[in-house]
Amino acid sequence: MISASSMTNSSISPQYIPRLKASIELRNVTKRFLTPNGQAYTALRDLSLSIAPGEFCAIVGPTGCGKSTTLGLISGLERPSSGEVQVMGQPVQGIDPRIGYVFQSDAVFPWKNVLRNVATGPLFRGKPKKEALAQARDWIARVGLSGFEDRYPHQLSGGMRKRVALAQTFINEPQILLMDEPFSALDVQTRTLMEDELLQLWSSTSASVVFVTHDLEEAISLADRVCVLTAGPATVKGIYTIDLPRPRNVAEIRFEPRFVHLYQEIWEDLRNEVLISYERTKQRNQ
Ligand SMILES: Nc1ncnc2c1ncn2[C@@H]1O[C@H](COP(=O)(O)OP(=O)(O)OP(=O)(O)O)[C@@H](O)[C@H]1O
Repeated sequence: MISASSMTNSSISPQYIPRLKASIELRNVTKRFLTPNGQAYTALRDLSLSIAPGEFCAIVGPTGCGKSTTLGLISGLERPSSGEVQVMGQPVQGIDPRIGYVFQSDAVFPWKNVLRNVATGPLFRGKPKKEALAQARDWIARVGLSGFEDRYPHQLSGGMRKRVALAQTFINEPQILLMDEPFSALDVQTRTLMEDELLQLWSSTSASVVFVTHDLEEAISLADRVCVLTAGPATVKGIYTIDLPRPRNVAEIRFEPRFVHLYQEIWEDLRNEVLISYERTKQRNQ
């Protein structure tokens, strides 16, 4: 059995994890899928991970290792084949309204303008229209889109659409935010701006964030802890505490000696898994 605490890297304070009550807990989770040819494919094996209330945890791992599957289990979109997934101390059973999502592709409604997109959650929950729209205007201002309330998604840049998606998610005050490579389709400059924006929005909430990314720099810049997954079937290879001070400036923190040190340390772990995954793919294609 591999548990998050037994895999914990030396930089974690030994008192840190036991004292915290988890808002997300995966215990010895295995997930198998049935492939089109009828065989079972094990995507996750014996994966244990515990995420504290208000914690920002980034998950990195080789391509196809099982990162999105892990989010799918927390969200309730998928069920574990064995093991247990708990959110706020309860087993996950279906979709949980306390959980918000931001994915790589824009989840905005193309037929709604910015104001209506952002107001979707409160209106859906039955909030009076006037209140919902006022709340939406407030969130639109917080993500720097005041003046664009009447625009439709196709009239916005990729970065602006991402801001709409963030406002649309944060307006629902999620207690857990699942993010699957949310900024990977953006250009480098916009991406950095959005990362800063996300940290600012998150700092005013008490949400736990699980952020999946291929980009180790992004993971270290944003997170309190970085979890490295093994080449599939994924399990936890190592967990690293990112002891960089907050608030962080994402563009500048990458030049800090401590950042570079953490990057080297984590990359050692990640590189081996990336190589294993790469070798497997090469062999399959030969
Ligand atoms: N519904 C499914 N049926 C069969 N296999 C699946 C299913 N969903 C995922 N898989 C397989 O499980 C493995 C893990 O997929 P997953 O999408 O979780 O990986 P990932 O780490 O998020 O990938 P990437 O880094 O490319 O985004 C992959 O081999 C994938 O093909």
